[in-house]
Amino acid sequence: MTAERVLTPDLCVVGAGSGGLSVAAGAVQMGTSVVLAEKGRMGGDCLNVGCVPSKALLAAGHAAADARRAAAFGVRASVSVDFGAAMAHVHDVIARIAPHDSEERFEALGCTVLRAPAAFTDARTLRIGDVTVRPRRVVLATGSRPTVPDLPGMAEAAPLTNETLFDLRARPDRLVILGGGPIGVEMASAFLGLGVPVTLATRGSILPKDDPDLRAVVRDSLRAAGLDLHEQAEAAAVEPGPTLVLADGRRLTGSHLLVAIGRTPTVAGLGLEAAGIEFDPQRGIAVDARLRTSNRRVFAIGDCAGPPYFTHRAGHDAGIVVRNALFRLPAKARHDLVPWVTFADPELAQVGLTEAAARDRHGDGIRVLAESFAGNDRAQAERRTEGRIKVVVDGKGRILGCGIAGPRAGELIQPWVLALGQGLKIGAVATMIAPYPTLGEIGKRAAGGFYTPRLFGAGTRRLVRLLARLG
Ligand SMILES: Cc1cc2nc3c(=O)[nH]c(=O)nc-3n(C[C@H](O)[C@H](O)[C@H](O)COP(=O)(O)OP(=O)(O)OC[C@H]3O[C@@H](n4cnc5c(N)ncnc54)[C@H](O)[C@@H]3O)c2cc1C
Ligand SMILES: NC(=O)c1ccc[n+]([C@@H]2O[C@H](COP(=O)([O-])OP(=O)(O)OC[C@H]3O[C@@H](n4cnc5c(N)ncnc54)[C@H](O)[C@@H]3O)[C@@H](O)[C@H]2O)c1
Repeated sequence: MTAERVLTPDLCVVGAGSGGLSVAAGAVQMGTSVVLAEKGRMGGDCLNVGCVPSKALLAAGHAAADARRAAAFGVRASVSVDFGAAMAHVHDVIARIAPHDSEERFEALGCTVLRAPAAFTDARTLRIGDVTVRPRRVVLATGSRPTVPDLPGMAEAAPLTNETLFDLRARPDRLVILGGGPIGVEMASAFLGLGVPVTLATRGSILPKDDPDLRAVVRDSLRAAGLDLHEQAEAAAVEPGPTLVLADGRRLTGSHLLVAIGRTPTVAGLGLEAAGIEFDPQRGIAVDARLRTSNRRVFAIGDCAGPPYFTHRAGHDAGIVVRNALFRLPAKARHDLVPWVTFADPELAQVGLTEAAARDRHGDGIRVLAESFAGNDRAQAERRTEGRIKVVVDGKGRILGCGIAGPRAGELIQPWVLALGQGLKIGAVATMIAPYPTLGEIGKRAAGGFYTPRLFGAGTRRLVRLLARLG
């Protein structure tokens, strides 16, 4: 009989996705002994069925859309899309990034990687495959799964989710998407770009978390690209076709159905009850601002601890846990500073409060500084003038939030993330020397708008005239 393998590391990380890998890499390189458990693919959702394949597919769709726009520059291109080749590109991109998240790399860094499901057997002990692990601290980073509604006919229809979408090899004749959040909108943009007819149905409006003026830019652009959009639509059933039946009787038929109505944190099978860890099956593992669970040895980060569901949030959480668990510093997560970007064509980016959220919290004393891409010379040169920026400030010029809908909004939001995080006032952006001609000038111009009423007002004119008289 072989002796049972028992490990007693400083840290056990459960889940080798965006959050778990960041904690494991940081901790092991700071001298901590780390056991890393992964029951599925190294890299988690982001690498295999999330950010990476979706952005690679969007790049293919946008390349085709750019080629179709080339005529405006006097460039004639005839566009034909090889769907199988576009999907091969997606998997090639995953393969190129995979070594960075691989078992080999983490073993080489010094982690012990166990490729098996982990579950608590009591408050201090985990069983991972045939290994018993008794660590000093545990970090749960088990991610989330797509939510599929329990509607008549849904299970029989076996719809696509993000876990199966990127396995498609043949071009769908028509893709019907249920859900108008980031996944639905991004995949509508990608498939439309690739020449696939798309129907999208969603409760309320698309991108409901975003500013209505900004989401309108994305809506107009998707409609112009041919999207058959049904907002204020509640799914009621699925019939063979597949046909999505809406509560008001509308019937939307396609060759494929993609369900993207949100995420459910992965908490099942972890033995959380045995470890005394509080959780809610829908909202995930309960944590405090320091990301501690109700078991003082255990932290939870990323999607398994509920929204917001972003890779950079999981990465931020990882840094907070390293400071708390390794250095015993009382660092707190700042989810209010987590930006988000929907990579449609054009992109929509937001950090901090939208106008509506700022009015709710600060009343009508706020100011909204808006600028259109049409007023930006670079946008004119590139013939991408759709979209706008909205910066929300308080009466003293303190930045409360910024949203941008337009080309490369995901890049343009970054100085605003820095400004908000550092508590900068609007004057810092207004006085920045922005290189000409760049799309980024739109931010400086919006910031300058804070001073326009006073700068060009009667008081300034009087002062300038007075000073002129003084010689
Ligand atoms: C289609 C799509 C596109 C996205 N695009 C973006 C984007 O552009 N930008 C962005 O910021 N975010 C994006 N996201 C969200 C992002 O993918 C997630 O927020 C991120 O992956 C969360 O990281 P995580 O570490 O919490 O979980 P995951 O990356 O999901 O990793 C969790 C890991 O834990 C493992 N695991 C679970 N239970 C156990 C167990 N009991 N034992 C061992 N292992 C276990 C799982 O197998 C998995 O590998 C996207 C998501 C989707 C679905
Ligand atoms: N670019 C990015 O950063 C990115 C990209 C994709 C996904 N993500 C993350 O993954 C999360 C999940 O994305 P998602 O798009 O699946 O979910 P979501 O929760 O963000 O949006 C789901 C949408 O579906 C609608 N909906 C829900 N139930 C419905 C029903 N029965 N009938 C009709 N409509 C219904 C909701 O009103 C909502 O608009 C996102 O919230 C985001 O955090 C991020």
